[in-house]
Amino acid sequence: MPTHLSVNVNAIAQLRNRRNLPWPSVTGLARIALEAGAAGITVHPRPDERHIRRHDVFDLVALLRADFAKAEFNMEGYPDERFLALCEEAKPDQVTLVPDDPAQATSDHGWDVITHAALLKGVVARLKGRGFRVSLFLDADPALVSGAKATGTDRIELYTGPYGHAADAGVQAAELKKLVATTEAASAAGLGVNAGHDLTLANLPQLIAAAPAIAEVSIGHALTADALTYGMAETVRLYAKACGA
Ligand SMILES: CC(=O)[C@@H](O)[C@H](O)COP(=O)(O)O
Ligand SMILES: NCC(=O)COP(=O)(O)O
Repeated sequence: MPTHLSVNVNAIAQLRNRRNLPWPSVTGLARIALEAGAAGITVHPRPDERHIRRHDVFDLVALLRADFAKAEFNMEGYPDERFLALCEEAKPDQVTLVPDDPAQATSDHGWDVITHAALLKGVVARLKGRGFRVSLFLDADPALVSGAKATGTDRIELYTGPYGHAADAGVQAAELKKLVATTEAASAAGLGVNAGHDLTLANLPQLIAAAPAIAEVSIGHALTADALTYGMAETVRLYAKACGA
């Protein structure tokens, strides 16, 4: 099975939110991503709505359900009552539970599955009872897999930040080893494996080759940056033409 690409549209929403204007369009760019072959869309609606706003969640669900029946909607977040109620209303295909503090700039660690075992068991059961697949954001450490399995989760999402932003090749190779070992331990335990954070065109092929069992990667920051890079020349041509060139 090829690894599915879920496009995270947080960064597109963050750019839109600079002004009180409807562009760039989150649903418009999600449509382009899905038409280009993305298997799904990911959002991480944070409590301060710095990027994804409540209406984006419902606009994206409407788009997916109307025009992309096979594509999946993945919602990431900390499982407080606000987030859980939003999931229950939006009905995503997958919910990824992330241990983020509301003030956090971005996700930077996975769950302590032992300390938070009771919380996670309750939330996983609640979400699975609604028919959603559940995934737990986890650091790359095979020792964490049995605790994750005990929560009842369907999948884990490997936190790939330390691999993705490693500046040193030796450090990156060591991080890759941990990701592979955790993927293998999770697969052996019957858990599905997703991965995400700071994945790029440069570091993705090596990860997929080393851990082909990864079912899904969610990518936002680098993919959005690359979309600007690859789209800039054509856009400038269009604006130059509009200037009469
Ligand atoms: C859970 C995760 O890995 C994150 O990558 C997250 O979805 C990104 O959030 P921000 O876009 O707010 O940095
Ligand atoms: N779950 C990771 C994700 O959705 C996107 O992370 P990033 O590519 O924005 O770092």
